[in-house]
Amino acid sequence: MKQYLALCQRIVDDGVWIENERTGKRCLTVINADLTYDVANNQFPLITTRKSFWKAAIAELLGYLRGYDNAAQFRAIGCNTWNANANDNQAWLDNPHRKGADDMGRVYGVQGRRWQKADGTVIDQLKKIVDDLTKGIDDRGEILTFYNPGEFDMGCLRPCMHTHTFSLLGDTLYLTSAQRSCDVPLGLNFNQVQVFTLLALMAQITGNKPGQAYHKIINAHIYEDQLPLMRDEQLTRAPFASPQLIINPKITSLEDLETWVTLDDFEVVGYEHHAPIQYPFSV
Ligand SMILES: Nc1nc(=O)c2c([nH]1)NC[C@@H]1CN(c3ccc(C(=O)N[C@@H](CCC(=O)O)C(=O)O)cc3)CN21
Ligand SMILES: O=c1ccn([C@H]2C[C@H](O)[C@@H](COP(=O)(O)O)O2)c(=O)[nH]1
Repeated sequence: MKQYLALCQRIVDDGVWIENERTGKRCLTVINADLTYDVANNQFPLITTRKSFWKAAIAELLGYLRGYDNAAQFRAIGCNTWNANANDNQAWLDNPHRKGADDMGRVYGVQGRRWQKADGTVIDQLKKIVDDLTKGIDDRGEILTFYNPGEFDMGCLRPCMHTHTFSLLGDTLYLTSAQRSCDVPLGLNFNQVQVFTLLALMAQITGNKPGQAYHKIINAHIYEDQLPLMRDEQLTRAPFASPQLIINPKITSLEDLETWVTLDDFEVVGYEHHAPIQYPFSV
């Protein structure tokens, strides 16, 4: 939690105002942030200086792992975060690749589970990684990447947290996640939860122990309409200790994640937090 607040303070103190053409807003921006989450000791990096809707963040991750491409699928598992990008962005509404209401196009999970090859066949990146890690193999290329420049025009948004690299040292699993662009008040709140949970889940289903998760962010920003709430409200609050994430131990395979897992299989214990803050969202 302290590293999150330190990043927010750094943006407030040292950030540079940058015009963003896509949203038409200015962002106070810094380059490069490295966050570490202690998954081995279950220090769940949930924001405590406001109420965090962690279940929606885990639902979003579950949707990516299942290869979802439609905001209605995300809503059905308890996540509303894709409604706006799928349905309210004029450039995407005008895009001939959009297949109708709620379609997100070829983003995130589509690339992770069904990366299209030139010969028409597909690559399931996630399954290859799970199979290797289950056998104790780390070929130094256990990489799940959603970043497919050849298909950016076929999706509603380029992936932000785009590449997850898994590493095995003995039977301890590590994760390094790379993010090109980060909405620190809204998105990072979710992304921290997702990096932690992805390592915890992958360790559990491959029979390994979780180690540390490393989260590398390139462009970290606060939108101009979020700044007063962050600077004058959230940053004045004292953080509480980290809660713990409890995952149903019956989840033991990728197929479990794909078929029966719901948000009821995740529980957070010891979550003390301040009052909610509603940050403006930029489409
Ligand atoms: N500008 C922007 N910021 C983002 O963080 C973001 C995007 N766009 N587009 C794609 C996804 C969607 N994400 C989102 C979208 C909405 C919330 C959000 O509204 N969060 C609220 C309430 C969540 C809830 O009630 O479930 C929050 O207070 O955290 C968070 C992340 C993250 N990404
Ligand atoms: O997981 C996510 C997804 C998105 N974001 C934020 C980062 C930016 O504010 C926008 C994306 O805009 P681009 O113009 O494509 O950079 O969404 C996030 O923080 N986390």
